[in-house]
Amino acid sequence: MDPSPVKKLAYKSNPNGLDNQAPIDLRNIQSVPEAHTWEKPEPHTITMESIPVIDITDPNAKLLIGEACEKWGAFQAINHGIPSHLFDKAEAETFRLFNLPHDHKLRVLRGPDDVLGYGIPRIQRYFPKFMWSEGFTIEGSPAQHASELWPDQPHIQTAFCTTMEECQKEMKRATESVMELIFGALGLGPKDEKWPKSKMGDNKAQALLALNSYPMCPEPDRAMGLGPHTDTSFVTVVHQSSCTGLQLLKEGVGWVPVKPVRGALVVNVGDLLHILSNGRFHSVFHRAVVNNEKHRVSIAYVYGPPSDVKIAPAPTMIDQEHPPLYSPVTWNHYIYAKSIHHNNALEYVKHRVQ
Ligand SMILES: O=C(O)CCC(=O)C(=O)O
Ligand SMILES: [Fe+2]
Repeated sequence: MDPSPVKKLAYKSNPNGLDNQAPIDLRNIQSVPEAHTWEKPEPHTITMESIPVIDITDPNAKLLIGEACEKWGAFQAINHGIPSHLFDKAEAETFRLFNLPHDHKLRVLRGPDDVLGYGIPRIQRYFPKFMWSEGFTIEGSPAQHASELWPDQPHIQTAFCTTMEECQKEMKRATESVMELIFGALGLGPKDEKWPKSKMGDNKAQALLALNSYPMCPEPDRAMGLGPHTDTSFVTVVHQSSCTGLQLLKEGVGWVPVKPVRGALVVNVGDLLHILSNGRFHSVFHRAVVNNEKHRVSIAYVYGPPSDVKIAPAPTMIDQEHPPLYSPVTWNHYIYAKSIHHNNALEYVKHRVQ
C-alpha cells in the first residue's frame, strides 16, 4: 500500500542533470563558486507597483482575487485565520533544521526520485547553474526524518513534528478558503455539480510543505536563491517572513519585489490553475534573490488536485469566443511534461485543434 499519494508525483530526476546532486554547505563560503555563479541576473525594477493585499473575509474578496489573478497571477492574503505565533514557531523550527551541521542534514538527503526530505531545489533540473538555497519537503508527519536529524533529542523531534503538522493543517484550511474564492471567481460555485467540490472533496487534494532556506551570500549579485520559474500546482501559498527576497515578473514592468507583510500569505497562481481558467489567470514567473545580511527562510504550501483528476479548462470559461486552449492533463502528467519541456510545457498541453 502506498501511504502517500504525493510520493507518486513524477519528479523524475535527470541522470545527467544537476538535480541529482546533494547541496553543498553554503555557510562560511567567502566567494561564490563557479558552479553557483549566475552572470548578471536582471536587477529588480524600482516601482511603486506591488501585488494587492486582499482581506479574504472582505465581501468583495472573490472579485478582488479574480482581478489579482488576471493582472498579477499573485496576491497577498490577510485575515486567513492562521495565528502569527504559529508562523513564528514554524520559522524557528525551520531555522533549527537548516542551522544543523551540514552532515546531519545529509542524513535525510532525498534520493534521486524522492520528493520528501532534504535537498537542492525541486526546480534545479531546469537550470545550468546551482542555486543559493537548500530545501526540506514534508508531507504529513516528518517523524522519521526528525528521528534521524535529532536522534538523541526526542523533545526536539516532538517540537519539530508537532509544529510542522499544525502548520500543514492550518495551511490546508487557509488554502481551501482561498481556493473556494478562486473557484468562485471562475464562476464555479460551491454547489457546482461538475466541479470542483465533487472532484476535490474527500480530502483528496495533494499538497506538500516545502521549507526553503537561503543562507547569507557573500556576493548576492552573482547568485540566485531560486531561478525564475512558474509553479506546476493550482496555487503555492508562501509565508516569506520579514526578510524580503521573493520577486514576481510583471509584463512591461520587470521583476517586482513582494514586500513582506506580517502574517500575510503570498498566493502564487500555478500552471494548473492557468489551465483551469482557460488562460485567464496568469501563472506567474517568480524568483528568490539572496542577500549578504540575513539568512532567509520561507515556508511554501504547494497545493494541487488529486492524482487521478484531469484538469481541463472549466466549462464556465468556455464559449464561442473562448474555445478550450488546453487538453485535459493530470498533475502528475503535467510535472512529467514540465521536466521535459520546461517553460514550454503549457504549449505542449495546448489543445490541438484538428
Ligand atoms: O522563497 C520564496 O519566497 C519562494 C518559494 C518558491 O517559489 C517555491 O517554493 O516554489
Ligand atoms: Fe515557486
